[in-house]
Amino acid sequence: MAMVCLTDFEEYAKEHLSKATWDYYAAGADECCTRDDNLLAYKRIRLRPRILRDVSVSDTRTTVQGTEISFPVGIAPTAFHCLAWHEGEMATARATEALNTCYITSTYSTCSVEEIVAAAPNGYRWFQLYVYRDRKLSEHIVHRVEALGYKALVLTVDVPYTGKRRNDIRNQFKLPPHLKVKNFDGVFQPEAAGPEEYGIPANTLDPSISWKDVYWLQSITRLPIIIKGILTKEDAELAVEHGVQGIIVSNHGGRQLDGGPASIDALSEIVDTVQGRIEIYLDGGIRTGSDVLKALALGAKCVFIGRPAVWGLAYKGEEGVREVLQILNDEFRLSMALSGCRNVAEINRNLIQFSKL
Ligand SMILES: Cc1cc2nc3c(=O)[nH]c(=O)nc-3n(C[C@H](O)[C@H](O)[C@H](O)COP(=O)(O)O)c2cc1C
Ligand SMILES: CCCCCCC(=O)C(=O)O
Repeated sequence: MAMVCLTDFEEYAKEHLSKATWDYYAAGADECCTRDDNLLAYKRIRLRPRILRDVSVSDTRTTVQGTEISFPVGIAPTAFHCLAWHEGEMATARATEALNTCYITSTYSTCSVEEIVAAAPNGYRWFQLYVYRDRKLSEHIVHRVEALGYKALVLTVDVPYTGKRRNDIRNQFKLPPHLKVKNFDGVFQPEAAGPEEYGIPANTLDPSISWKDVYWLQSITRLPIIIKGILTKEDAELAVEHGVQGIIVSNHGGRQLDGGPASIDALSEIVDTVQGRIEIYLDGGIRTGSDVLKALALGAKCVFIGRPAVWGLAYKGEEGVREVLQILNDEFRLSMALSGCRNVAEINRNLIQFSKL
């Protein structure tokens, strides 16, 4: 079967994954309004293409946190890759290494960070951190990933509690016993066991985290800190004031607060407030190369894909994720050329038709 676009991978994954796994990956919170709007919002944005600009040569390279990547699309942190493919996150890491882009490993990976680094030793990686009530657990993983050569910490701030995902409740979704959150295997003591969420002891993440914990994190690491889950200019300003190095504009793929904005709709106010002081990235609803172009035109330095990477894994493991990334790269290059841009530096707000927003 020829895979032509990312939705081909979605259809394949839906057909071949178990219902409970598919539902978990697809889930949005409550009525899924924000999840669905993440995609619809791109379709409301129209481009203003420029012509006769000699696009015979085009260059999709960019940099994130000072490191060059081959094109401005990386992999967002998503949990439990071994549900989609037996090699799980190791396959994802190899694919991103091959395509020379950034892979954000989830706290909830089903391969350990050591296994991931061994699988793709030359890959460019950031680590996504959830803050535990037991700060020693978080501190331990931060030191582990720093020693392993991860290049940044992505602090996810939109999960004080897990969003209400209706099908996961109906399916009583949980990680099957043969799979583990490997980074913490054996770390949760039996006495900590009680109510579970997704087969993981519940109430382990700390809902009391606040801005002062950014200072705490800075005190235990020298890695750049990127805050994931900001949707307003007020919080973007606070992030800059707290000295972080980047922001990922994100609503967690619509899995947390239902009724919040599509991430692309939240981008402009954040870009206007930050005024280039730190890098701004975005995830949520990126499915085509022209979505990438629109996000960059509105000020994102790089975007990240969540579900499409998992669909690629479900299709053919490492090869499937490579195909997903390659298709997005090809589509992005074409959209750039068709709108008169030869390189990412030429992408700017003039490409967006604001009267239609
Ligand atoms: C199945 C699944 C698991 C996720 N797990 C995590 C996670 O462990 N940590 C995190 O910060 N975000 C997690 N996210 C959110 C993603 O990082 C990202 O924000 C979202 O998937 C982007 O939207 P997209 O799927 O439309 O590309 C998860 C998303 C999905 C779909
Ligand atoms: C016990 C909390 C599990 C969260 C799992 C990963 C995640 O962020 C998701 O959206 O799913």
